Amino acid sequence: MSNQEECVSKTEFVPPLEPARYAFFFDVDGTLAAIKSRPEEVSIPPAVRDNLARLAAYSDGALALVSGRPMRELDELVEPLSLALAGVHGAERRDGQGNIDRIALSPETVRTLTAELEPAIAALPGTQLESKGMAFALHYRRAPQYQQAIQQLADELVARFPELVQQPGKCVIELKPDGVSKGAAIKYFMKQPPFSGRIPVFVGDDLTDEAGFKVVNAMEGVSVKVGAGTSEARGYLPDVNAVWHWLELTRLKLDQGAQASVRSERL
Ligand SMILES: O=P(O)(O)OC[C@H]1O[C@H](O[C@H]2O[C@H](CO)[C@@H](O)[C@H](O)[C@H]2O)[C@H](O)[C@@H](O)[C@@H]1O
Repeated sequence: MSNQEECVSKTEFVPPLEPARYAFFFDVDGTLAAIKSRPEEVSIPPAVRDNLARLAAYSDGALALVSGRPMRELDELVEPLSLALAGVHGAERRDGQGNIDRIALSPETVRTLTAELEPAIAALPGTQLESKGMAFALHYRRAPQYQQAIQQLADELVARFPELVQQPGKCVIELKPDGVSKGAAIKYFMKQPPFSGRIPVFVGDDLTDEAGFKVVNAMEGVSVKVGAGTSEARGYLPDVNAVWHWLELTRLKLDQGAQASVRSERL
């Protein structure tokens, strides 16, 4: 059975329509934003941002972005929204009250890695280094011929820096602090208001999201994989457009429900 067939045979995702009962977690790249050839080309359309804002309001703020991107970029992508965030795969977090915490690598480690990675990546034309402070993404989307060279570089570095582990993704290998995962980030949010006591929903598309799916499944939540590929997720949406459509439908139904309750209050 191909990966695509495995996905299609998964339970179809039914939009949860009672936001008072759910806590929503969304991955960004490949889920809320279409994949582009460079990280800096990505955007989330204004209509999608509006729908996220409405869903966040209907769920009393129990909506977080859980991404490999730094929080600074996540804020820019959903501007003017200010959502709960887990950035860099959970290495930095901003909770529902706006409290921020971050895992840092030692300045010496960051200096050494930067000094080694910059020339190594420059020697592989078309590859791209994304430095995130406590993590580094080694991109090869525009130079797939260097996938093995990038893999070798990552292998060497994690062997020398035991505080780092590899996080493979779509045409990228990331070096992130050990112990950091999207699953841990979702667990953290679910212990505190406004998330606690709700059923978690997590929508994601990539390998880094699998840790989140496991945690959500263990909590009897709703895990949704976007796109083809074997996954722990129990639900499936085919692509980013389907995620946008789901958000639009959910928002429309919520708006209709809100209008109906205003009308019945007036009677
Ligand atoms: O957890 P996510 O929100 O999915 O973030 C994962 C990584 O996404 C970005 O890289 C990926 O998207 C790029 C833009 O479409 C694409 O060019 C690249 O090939 C993908 O790997 C981002 O640049 C990383 O920092 C995130 O960790």
